[in-house]
Amino acid sequence: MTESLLSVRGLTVRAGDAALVSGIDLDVAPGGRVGLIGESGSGKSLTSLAVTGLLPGGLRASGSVRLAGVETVGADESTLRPLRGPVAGVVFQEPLTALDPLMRVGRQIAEPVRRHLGLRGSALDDAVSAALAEVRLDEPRFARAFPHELSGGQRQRVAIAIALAARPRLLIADEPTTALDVTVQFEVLDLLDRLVAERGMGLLFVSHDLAVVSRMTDRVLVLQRGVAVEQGDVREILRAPQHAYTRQLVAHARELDAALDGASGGLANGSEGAQ
Ligand SMILES: Nc1ncnc2c1ncn2[C@@H]1O[C@H](COP(=O)(O)OP(=O)(O)OP(=O)(O)O)[C@@H](O)[C@H]1O
Repeated sequence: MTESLLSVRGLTVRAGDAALVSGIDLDVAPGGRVGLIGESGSGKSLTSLAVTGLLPGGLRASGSVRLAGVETVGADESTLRPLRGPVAGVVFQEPLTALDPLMRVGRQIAEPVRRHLGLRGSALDDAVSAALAEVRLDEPRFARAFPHELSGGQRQRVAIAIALAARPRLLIADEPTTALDVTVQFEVLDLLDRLVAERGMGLLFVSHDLAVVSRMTDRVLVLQRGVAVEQGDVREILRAPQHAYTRQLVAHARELDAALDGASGGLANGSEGAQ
């Protein structure tokens, strides 16, 4: 069996005595793609934040999370910092949270490239241009722009370029297209799909949208109120959901699919379903 890039065992997240996430087990192999799905408040974000030790203050993780073999539960910043970037890059729902409003885009991409890859001078400039071209922002004006001068989709492309700058082996994407309008969602999902495939990265993809998850991932874990009620091959789960909650999610996604385009059961092949 391929060694896990990410191995989560019995992950529990508590606020005081209340368990917000309970006993999660999941694995992402190198190059593997796993989706976390569930309705709002089901614990998807807390699960993904716990992986890189980014839980908000007041919340406590227990269990085990091994990222490239390193335990992150209970780890201190000096252990976690080297993992963020080269091992796991993170893209959040709202690109502005990842961007500095006062810094030009080119400099924001240059910073992690310099820090993690050690590039300087013209080699650094070339790497920034290449990073922007990779997310299809190759006009020179983009490097000089401030975040507020870009559209939401362009900002998310910049956030992706920053997350990928350190060449992570795992990309954690938490609702990366939810804040974007539908056409732009497609472009950004296509981009993520292509970059993850080209670089052979593992992907942990968080979404409340089953069609989007089925398009982006191979395996899925279904969360309800912080508990994994089902997990397995995404197409198998779409074809024959076992748990009542998953059946409900699949039924809702199919209704939406039908209402949007009246089309031919596109969920299983993802791209039609995501419309
Ligand atoms: N800092 C916190 N303190 C206390 N409870 C929290 C905190 N952050 C989140 N929660 C609670 O934990 C539960 C899981 O939250 P989480 O953000 O993981 O949900 P989610 O599935 O990602 O939802 P959404 O799709 O709306 O982002 C929710 O009930 C939420 O209210």
